[in-house]
Amino acid sequence: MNTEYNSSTHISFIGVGNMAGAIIAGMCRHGFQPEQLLGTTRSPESAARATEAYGIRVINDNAQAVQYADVLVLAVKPQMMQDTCIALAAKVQAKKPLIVSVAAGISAQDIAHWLGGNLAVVRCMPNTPALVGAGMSGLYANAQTANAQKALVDQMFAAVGRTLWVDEEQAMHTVTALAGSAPAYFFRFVEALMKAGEARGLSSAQAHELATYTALGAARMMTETHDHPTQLRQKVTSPKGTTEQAILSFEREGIDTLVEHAVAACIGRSEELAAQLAHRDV
Ligand SMILES: NC(=O)C1=CN([C@@H]2O[C@H](COP(=O)(O)OP(=O)(O)OC[C@H]3O[C@@H](n4cnc5c(N)ncnc54)[C@H](OP(=O)(O)O)[C@@H]3O)[C@@H](O)[C@H]2O)C=CC1
Ligand SMILES: O=C(O)[C@@H]1CCC=N1
Repeated sequence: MNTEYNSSTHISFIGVGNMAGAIIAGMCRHGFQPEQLLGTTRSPESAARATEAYGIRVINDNAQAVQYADVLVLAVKPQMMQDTCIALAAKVQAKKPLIVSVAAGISAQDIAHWLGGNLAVVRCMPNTPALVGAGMSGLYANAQTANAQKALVDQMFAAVGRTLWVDEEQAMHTVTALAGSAPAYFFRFVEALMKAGEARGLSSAQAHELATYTALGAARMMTETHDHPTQLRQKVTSPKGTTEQAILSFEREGIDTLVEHAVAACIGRSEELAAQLAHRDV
């Protein structure tokens, strides 16, 4: 394949749900042409819904999507990956597109094997903030992937946020816990903060505005200043002031342990999926 990205590089998405939808919407807002993207879902109804939502052509014919693809993005649930890949192996071997999988847990080796073997496979763990161009994607490429192919995938995901490559595939479990799944942790924290505000008489709209824009401001300070989160926290926390009491409360309740356990549980599930779905003879 031509590894030089240009506006005629064809990118097919097998599965256009929450994650692929966020990536597609972000890509279209950041320089990719809807005409160079094609998606698939399982039914004409969901294909029509996805077309309406994301403004690209979505069909329910995976084989046609492979034929179209220079880059084939696999974005179905991990449990669907084996059957979906096996059904496409012959077409993929005929076309040899660059494979990109966003599925949690599943190894590059298994994906290549299910698709007939000897393929360049990049695993990507993106997150849904890609929808607003603020995604954070961790990436790993197998040995068959050329540097130019890595550059192409980097360009795709850099269009929807930041990218970070890891050399060891094992690290993708931790990437999932710190990027792929992590937006949900912050959303959950904001839900709790809103609930506490509402319990004290704020309207839901007031609590939402206060909590979400504070989260945005804090995130921007962490990414746009050179200060470490610890320094930023210290600047808010006046000695004997109000913040100090809140932080002391978090410490007493064991915030580090709480987060450590959540990250361990996330990694555990990613490893479990990898083991459950690993390479079965086909
Ligand atoms: N959601 C997230 O935040 C993240 C998800 N991921 C990974 O992304 C992948 C998708 O997750 P998510 O988007 O949340 O899942 P969704 O359930 O939202 O989307 C799954 C999509 O796959 C389609 N699909 C299912 N089976 C097939 C098939 N055989 N052929 C074509 N399309 C099919 C579905 O179509 P239909 O609507 O017709 O059923 C749907 O469009 C997973 O592997 C997950 O691990 C990675 C990082 C973050
Ligand atoms: O929860 C999940 O399994 C997917 C993978 C990372 C984020 N969502």
